[in-house]
Amino acid sequence: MLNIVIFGAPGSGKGTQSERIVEKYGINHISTGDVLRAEIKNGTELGKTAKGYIDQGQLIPDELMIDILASVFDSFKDSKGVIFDGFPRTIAQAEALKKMLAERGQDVSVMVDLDVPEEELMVRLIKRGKDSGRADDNEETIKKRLHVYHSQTAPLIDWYKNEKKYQHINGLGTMEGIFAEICEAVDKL
Ligand SMILES: Nc1ncnc2c1ncn2[C@@H]1O[C@H](COP(=O)(O)OP(=O)(O)O)[C@@H](O)[C@H]1O
Ligand SMILES: [Mg+2]
Repeated sequence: MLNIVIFGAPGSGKGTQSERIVEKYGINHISTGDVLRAEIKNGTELGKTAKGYIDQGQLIPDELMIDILASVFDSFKDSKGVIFDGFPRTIAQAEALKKMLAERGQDVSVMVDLDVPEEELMVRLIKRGKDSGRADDNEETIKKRLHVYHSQTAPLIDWYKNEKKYQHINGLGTMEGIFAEICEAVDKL
């Protein structure tokens, strides 16, 4: 099983690259952000809870995210692997993911870190907000999300280095060029 964690700040290209990876390697995609946005759209209880956090640029509590993740993961049948997009976002979530996979006889194969400078992230997210109307892509919420990324999510870089799963990717460049770099790393596994 090929279990890829795609990692990076908001706007680093996780969603964009995940689509290509899913197509090439035939694995399943779990975007926790997409799952939550769908729940919000459908007006479910989970969606109502999630909306409060998302509108504030905050993370959803770990226990809730972990439950959602395990249930989506277990819904895949005859899976060749999964790309985790937007999860884990905290060290507690990384530990929970490791445990969840270990209980199923699996592990993370690689953590791909899309490294993009802050100025470029701002430009991309403001543009995404205009094009797609994503509610949390406004300047104020973006700033909060980048702060949350630096304080709660970036520590995962050292955590995955310690696990010997870390792969740095320069996330600045064409989408095709970045994808080629990711494939080179994945094909070496
Ligand atoms: N290599 C790239 N160069 C320029 N813009 C990009 C690149 N990759 C993604 N984008 C754009 O940046 C925005 C954020 O990308 P996305 O994949 O949604 O990031 P994430 O899922 O990490 O938040 C999107 O509008 C996307 O079209
Ligand atoms: Mg995304």
